[in-house]
Amino acid sequence: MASLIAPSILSADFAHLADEIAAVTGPEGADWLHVDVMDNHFVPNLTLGLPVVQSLRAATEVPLDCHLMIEDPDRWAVGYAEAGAHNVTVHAEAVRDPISVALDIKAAGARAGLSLKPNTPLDDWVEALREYDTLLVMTVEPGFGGQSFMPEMLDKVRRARTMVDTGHLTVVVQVDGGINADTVAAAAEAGADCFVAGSAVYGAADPLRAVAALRRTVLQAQAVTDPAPSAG
Ligand SMILES: O=C(CO)[C@H](O)[C@H](O)COP(=O)(O)O
Repeated sequence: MASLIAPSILSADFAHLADEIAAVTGPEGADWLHVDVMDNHFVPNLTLGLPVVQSLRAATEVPLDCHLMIEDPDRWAVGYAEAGAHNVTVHAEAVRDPISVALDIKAAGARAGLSLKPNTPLDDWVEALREYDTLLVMTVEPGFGGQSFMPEMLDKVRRARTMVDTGHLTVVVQVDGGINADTVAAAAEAGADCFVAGSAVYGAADPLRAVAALRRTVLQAQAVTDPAPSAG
């Protein structure tokens, strides 16, 4: 299992994004930078798009993890890969041709991710997930930061972990929504590999220390549930 920490810039100060990214960059800093793209159609919120991602790509070496909460990902996903995103995640509830989109994202040089909203069953997407590199299990209803973690999503994480451990899937299991010092251990114990945290990082006095503290908690939880050495 990996123990990747991905701060979400959704909770950062958009007027000073380069500084906010620098604030979570360093040896114990962000493994991925989570970028929430919202179009005010798929979710009731509007954030940023491709031009901002292109600027972020030039501003940091931290791999960009673009989470597309948009109505037409089939049209836009490849553009984010071409803009230099490390991981491009589309929503199962919005994508029309999940296999082609995954293949196109990967052909453009990025990892392909598929996200499931809380009410979307994992079983319906296992076949499609064979073409994906990342499974994003939403632990809140997508659209806003600062919401409470939904512990009822942990069963979906456990089942995804079992599918990975038994070779049915080869994905990084990512969780997003309400991840903080109180909830991250449960997500790690359930089998998550990558942990998105917005308000818990950018709401902290020292975002870099908050990232390091989350990783320590993850490694401790993984050491209990998976005695085999964790891959950072
Ligand atoms: O996808 C998202 C919202 O749709 C955000 O990435 C997520 O909510 C992170 O923020 P927080 O850690 O504050 O919940």
